[in-house]
Amino acid sequence: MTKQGNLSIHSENIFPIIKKWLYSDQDIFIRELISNACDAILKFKKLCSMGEATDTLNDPFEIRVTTDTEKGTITISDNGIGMTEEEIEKYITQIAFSGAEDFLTKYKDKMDDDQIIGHFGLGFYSSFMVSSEVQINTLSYQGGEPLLWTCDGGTTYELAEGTRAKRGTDIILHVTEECREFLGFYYLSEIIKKYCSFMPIPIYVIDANKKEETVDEIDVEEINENDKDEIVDIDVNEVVEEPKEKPINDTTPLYTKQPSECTDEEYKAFYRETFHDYQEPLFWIHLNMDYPFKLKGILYFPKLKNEYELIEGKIKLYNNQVFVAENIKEVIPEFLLLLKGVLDCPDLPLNVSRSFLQNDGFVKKISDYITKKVADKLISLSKKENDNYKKFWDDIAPFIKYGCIREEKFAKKMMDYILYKTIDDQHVTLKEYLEKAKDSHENKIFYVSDKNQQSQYIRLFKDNGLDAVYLPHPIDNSFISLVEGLNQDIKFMRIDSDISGILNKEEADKTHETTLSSLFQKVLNNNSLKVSVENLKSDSTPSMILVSEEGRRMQEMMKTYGMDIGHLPAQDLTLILNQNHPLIKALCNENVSEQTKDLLCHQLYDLALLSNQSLAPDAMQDFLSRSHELLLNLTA
Ligand SMILES: Nc1ncnc2c1ncn2[C@@H]1O[C@H](COP(=O)(O)OP(=O)(O)OP(=O)(O)O)[C@@H](O)[C@H]1O
Repeated sequence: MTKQGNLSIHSENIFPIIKKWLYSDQDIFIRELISNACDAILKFKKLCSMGEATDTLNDPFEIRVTTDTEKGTITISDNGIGMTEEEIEKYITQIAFSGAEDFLTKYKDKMDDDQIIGHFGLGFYSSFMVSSEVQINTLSYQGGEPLLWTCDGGTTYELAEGTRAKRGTDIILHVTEECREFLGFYYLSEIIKKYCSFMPIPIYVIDANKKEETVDEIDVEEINENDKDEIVDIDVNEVVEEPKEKPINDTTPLYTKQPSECTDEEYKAFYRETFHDYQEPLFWIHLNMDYPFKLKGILYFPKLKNEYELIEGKIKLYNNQVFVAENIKEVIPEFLLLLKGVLDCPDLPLNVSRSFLQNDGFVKKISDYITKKVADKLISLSKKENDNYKKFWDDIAPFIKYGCIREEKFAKKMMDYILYKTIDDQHVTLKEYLEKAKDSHENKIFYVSDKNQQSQYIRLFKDNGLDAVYLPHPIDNSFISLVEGLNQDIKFMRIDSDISGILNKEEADKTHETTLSSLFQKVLNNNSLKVSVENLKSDSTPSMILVSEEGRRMQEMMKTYGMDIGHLPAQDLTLILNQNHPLIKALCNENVSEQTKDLLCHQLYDLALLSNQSLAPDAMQDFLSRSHELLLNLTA
């Protein structure tokens, strides 16, 4: 039997167009063909379970992908439902392009890969992206003649008698010269792993050119003298037993199971195998939802290797165990892209286009659901495993804060569970911090942004029994603004800002304040310099600088807009002088010479500035010369 026919294609040049459109995503032909093979098997199993078909073969259901570099072919074989002549006619020659026609009219002028892939599931015909000829060798479960359909990518095909003796289908791709790399066993295996790792039917990849090793091929030279006697009895033609074949995929990935059936060890192993990350994840969330949409998956919170590491997650999206894409921010809330995980949503189309997803209300619901689940898990951890939650906190804080900044709903849910690490290394909530600080600085949260730079202030806080929290991450600036926005009553103040009012000190004797103020203003030639005389508890600090919170924030904001105003203007700084310190006492002593007072003023001001920030280049030069001069005086 040989029959020729025309494909029902109204646009003659469909194949060149397919090739052009899908150029960037050429390897999806493998996903399409293996998915079809998988569907064919699942359909047959379904028919059997409904009593509409009988499995007379009793062979294990499987998909075999064979690459043959010598023949230049890739064959995808399944023992699924197979196709009858009518089905080939209906599903392959007619149906395939019914969608293409509409599509061509609509998108003729917009050759944008992204849209095209999304709107038009190319399925079987994507095989022509890499093949000069495609054959379907099939035998339907309903019996009849085996069939061989052949098409060279033109608009005609040939139908002849096939060679299959058992139910199922082989799709034979005659790979073009330009696409020969797909014939490479390892290359092909990698693509199959990418798309089909979790497909529900075992997939075997076979290298048709790999010679089976027989004993007579073993190099006798290599055999140890002592072993020679032992091989006498061996039948030289006996095939050396191959280790048992292993499918390339995991047909029941962990996320398809019920959370109650999975152990911690299994979750960790699944993480290692899927992401090749040998650092244990901190914890995970197993998503399992049936209504109003189906969604399964596991999201892992990875451990950051160090504070400065670029956080980059990986969320793989699947549709019924078939890989669709990675890191699709329309489905997964952007901040969760910092996590690692797999999500399987059968209700999403296999060929997802970004433009489609952006406008889809259903996708928004998925994204909201995931966000809610993540918040629920964190809250439950905080309530039920508070010690662990505190232990994880430093690692997960950037995710959470980023999430709060990106999604207000998430922020509102999480606000009471955000932890702050104090200078005493305790983790407290905002509520706990404010409660403790109620008497000394109500509704004010003091924070450290740079542990080293602000060490002098930290010591001062500790000496005064005050508490501050660490907020050193670049994300913390935006996070602080967010928390202040959500809680209008509270204010974050950096530890070197307006703190003089909160220090636990006896009222200072202000009699010298005017004298000292005028002295510094005159010596430093700066009339707007603010000077405050305090009675600091610690007498090891003679002077320090306080920076206005508003002024500093303004400066930082301008910096982010590329307008660096350099050092803060004098009106934003306050020089604090500790009246208990001998150096400050010396400044009020009439017996100390004017020259020494001059030197002291300059040096005390520069030292105070230096322990807060860097000096301007000229000021630094002056400071160094003065310091050297002082050292020289010691040797005089
Ligand atoms: N290996 C196979 N065994 C049995 N039938 C098959 C096989 N491959 C394809 N078919 C039939 O051909 C039809 C067309 O396949 P094609 O891949 O073009 O589209 P699809 O799978 O229906 O949708 P999609 O465009 O999303 O892939 C299938 O629906 C199926 O009926």
